[in-house]
Amino acid sequence: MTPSPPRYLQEDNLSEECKKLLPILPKEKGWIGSYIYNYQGCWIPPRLLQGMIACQQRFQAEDSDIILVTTPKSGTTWLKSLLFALIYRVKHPIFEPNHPLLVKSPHVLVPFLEHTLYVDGQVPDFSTFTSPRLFATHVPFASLPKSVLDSKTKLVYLCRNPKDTFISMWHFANNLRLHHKDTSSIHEMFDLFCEGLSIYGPFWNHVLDYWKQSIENPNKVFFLMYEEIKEKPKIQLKRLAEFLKIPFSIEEENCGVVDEILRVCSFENLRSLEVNTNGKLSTGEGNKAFFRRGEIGDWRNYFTTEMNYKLNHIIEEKFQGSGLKFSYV
Ligand SMILES: Nc1ncnc2c1ncn2[C@@H]1O[C@H](COP(=O)(O)OS(=O)(=O)O)[C@@H](OP(=O)(O)O)[C@H]1O
Repeated sequence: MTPSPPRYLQEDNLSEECKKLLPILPKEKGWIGSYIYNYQGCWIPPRLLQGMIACQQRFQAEDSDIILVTTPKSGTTWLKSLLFALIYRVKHPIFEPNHPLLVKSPHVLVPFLEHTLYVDGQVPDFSTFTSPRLFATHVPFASLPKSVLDSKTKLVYLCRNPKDTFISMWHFANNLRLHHKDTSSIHEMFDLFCEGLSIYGPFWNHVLDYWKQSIENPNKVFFLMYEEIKEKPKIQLKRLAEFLKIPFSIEEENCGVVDEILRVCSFENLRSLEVNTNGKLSTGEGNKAFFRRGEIGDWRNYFTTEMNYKLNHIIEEKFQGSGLKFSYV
């Protein structure tokens, strides 16, 4: 049976406000069938646009909130798990045999604002959230709700080298594609990615805006790279804890709390859990779709010399002078 695309990519039953807005926005064909629209400089499918606007209008950030921001496929699921384990380690000690991460998807434990909480006109029930509240979003900096900027809410931004991000997105899209997987589709999708046409793209604008904010406002925005966490997980987790003002104590370090958080959140462990093997999200995706290879450099298995040349050129052009350097590209 042909699987349906996840709910957030379907275009039916949009709000009247969204239906009125769409015809005046620039529109392009998306990777997975539905159209993407350009709103505030960002390419986004209609249902997520509706969620993003609702979130802009209604979300009231609190000073203690922590929001994880990512471009899709840059390791969101991993950092959701690490943040959850880190922030709630008193309420949920990591050595607990029934730790929430062992029985629930990281996407359930750390919901996306626009994908989940504000999707389809929903009114989120925040009474069930523990303080500090932990959310995630893919929304670009320029489109964040005003209350996030006006409050002391902290933003943790994760990015991944664009080549691996693209390959991960391409696999994810192929899993969701309704019709066919033809061999040329990687080239079609690559050209779209290079033109900035990917969900929440252009990729470079998304990354650069948060990068600049992390330099201008280092107490508010913490910028992390997937590759850095892979290379030095312990150091990066401790830096993150310090940024959030919940550093590990010497006792915790001696008891192996840092190592255990990293073990529980490791690709191998999370992927093998029943919930992430056979469970499904309410949006329709199987949880296993979020755990593919979890490695650096998989792009080398797919990129042609031409693709590599083209993306290197774009990276050089877009990021020059910013001080941001990608590794393994
Ligand atoms: N624990 C852990 N460690 C390392 N890597 C991990 C982990 N969990 C998920 N992944 C890899 O992250 C990729 C999925 O990206 P996201 O989680 O950002 O997807 S999403 O934006 O939330 O849809 C996807 O990357 P690829 O394997 O390269 O496709 C996942 O395999």
